[in-house]
Amino acid sequence: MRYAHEVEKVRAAERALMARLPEGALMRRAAAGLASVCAGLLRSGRAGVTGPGDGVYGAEVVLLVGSGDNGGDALYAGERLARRGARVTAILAGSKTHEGGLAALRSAGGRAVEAGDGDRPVRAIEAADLIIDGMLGIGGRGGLREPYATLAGHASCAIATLVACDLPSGVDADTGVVSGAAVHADVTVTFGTYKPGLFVDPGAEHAGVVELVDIGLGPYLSDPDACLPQAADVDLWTPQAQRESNKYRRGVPGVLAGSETFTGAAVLSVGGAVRGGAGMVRFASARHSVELVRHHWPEAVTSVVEDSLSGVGRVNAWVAGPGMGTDERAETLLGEVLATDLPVLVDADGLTVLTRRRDLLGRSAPTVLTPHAGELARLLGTDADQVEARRLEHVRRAAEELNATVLLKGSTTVIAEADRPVRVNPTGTPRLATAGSGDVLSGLIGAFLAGGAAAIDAAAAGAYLHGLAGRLAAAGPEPGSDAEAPISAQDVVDALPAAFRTLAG
Ligand SMILES: NC(=O)C1=CN([C@@H]2O[C@H](COP(=O)(O)OP(=O)(O)OC[C@H]3O[C@@H](n4cnc5c(N)ncnc54)[C@H](O)[C@@H]3O)[C@@H](O)[C@H]2O)[C@@H](O)CC1
Ligand SMILES: Nc1ncnc2c1ncn2[C@@H]1O[C@H](COP(=O)(O)OP(=O)(O)O)[C@@H](O)[C@H]1O
Ligand SMILES: [K+]
Repeated sequence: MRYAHEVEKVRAAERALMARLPEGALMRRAAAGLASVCAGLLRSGRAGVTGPGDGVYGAEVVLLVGSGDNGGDALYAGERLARRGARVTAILAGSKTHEGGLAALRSAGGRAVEAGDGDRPVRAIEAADLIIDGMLGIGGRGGLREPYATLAGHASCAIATLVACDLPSGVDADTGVVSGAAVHADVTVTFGTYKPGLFVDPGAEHAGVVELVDIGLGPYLSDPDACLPQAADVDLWTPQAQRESNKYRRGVPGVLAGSETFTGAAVLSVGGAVRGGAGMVRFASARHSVELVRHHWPEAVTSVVEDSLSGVGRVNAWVAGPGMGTDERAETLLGEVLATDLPVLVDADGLTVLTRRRDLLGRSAPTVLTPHAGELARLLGTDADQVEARRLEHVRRAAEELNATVLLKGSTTVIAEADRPVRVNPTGTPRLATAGSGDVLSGLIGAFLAGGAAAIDAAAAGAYLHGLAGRLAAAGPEPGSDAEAPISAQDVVDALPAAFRTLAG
């Protein structure tokens, strides 16, 4: 698991640690880590320098230097690279410059130019092998002002490898929100702890590959605000098939989905549950959906239901909502499911019903809601643009107000439960934005809930494997290829076994 802390907690930890260290020691640690990552990039040839030598000697390095400590870090890192023979040019963009850092860079042979000094800054950026973005770190607020915005644009278009110091300038550290211009980095070297804005789009997308440099903050940091699960975590959260398993022990999810008119959602949700490792899946719906599910998934045990689930048989968890409609019948059946003391996942139409029946959420058993931004906006009485723009804030609010584990789908899927760090899903591809892929996710999480996983673990594991299956389906049989193809929701179902197999590797 990777943990992230908001700015306020980073600053508090830095203050506590700095009180025990000589002046400037922390900045020097950060700069040493940054310089070491940059040297590695130059050495590996990723930053454009080829031929004999260590890649640092003779390399053209440009520093974009802002007025705060982020600029200080960049200057001290530049000093280290200059001492190893790099030709370092600092572009001074702030209203003031970190004096110690600038003096150190000059003493190592580095040069400085003002951002407003004609075309010299642009020429330096164009000639660079590597650029360090030291304009703004955790002190950044709102959209980039000039000259930062223009420099961010030039640097993001340059052929040089662009390395962000702590955080790409223009990305909000706590939320990942980008308002206007921002640095689009290849690599971000972040200090002490990850920042939530590095996990969530658009911030995550601007950060590129993120490297964490340990500066000793660990013991001084309080509880994390967000976390990014890794394969090993997901492996722990997915119920394992034990030797002594039988189909009942592995858990039986009940899927209440589809209707006379809508059948596809039911087929896909059952598909997610079957491929999610459920020992057996019970499916309850209107006749037409039941017929189709039997056809596609003969392994599911089906029941035609009207306005009661009494004949369905025993299940360990319910998935309710995909394609079930929003009429009175749907409301009655959803009410019956939520009145049980079993874990319940509500998706799609079920969420629309909850918008008018919030009272159904007054239960003590685990409840997982899996809305996209539009569905969450309706549940919270706001609009979808607001939810999209501030995903972390809205998912946290939803978990508190709706008494549930809430998984908000979208370009970065985020999962919240009261009093816990938000889990941010690291997998996925925009190719998943295809009709029905959300239905697959609901069944997959349902299988984990039935297998006994805690609500937040089931949701996070489901999002991870679903996103990975989407990537594998889009990439096709050529491992390592960047070429992707459009996919259908059924392709995601079919790629789930391959996604599970990566966990064992
Ligand atoms: N505090 C510490 O102990 C450490 C801090 N470190 C570095 O210090 C950084 C934080 O330094 P600061 O607190 O000086 O903050 P920053 O260097 O991130 O930026 C602060 C300056 O940027 C200006 N600014 C804010 N938003 C702007 C915008 N949208 N457009 C243009 N200008 C804007 C502010 O007016 C202020 O002058 C960290 O990100 C990290 O890089 C590291 O050296 C590690 C130790
Ligand atoms: N831009 C995107 N990048 C990555 N994943 C996305 C993006 N947009 C949507 N998704 C994913 O695609 C799935 C779509 O689900 P959903 O909105 O419920 O659609 P449907 O109801 O058609 O299945 C979700 O898993 C969501 O996280
Ligand atoms: K920066």
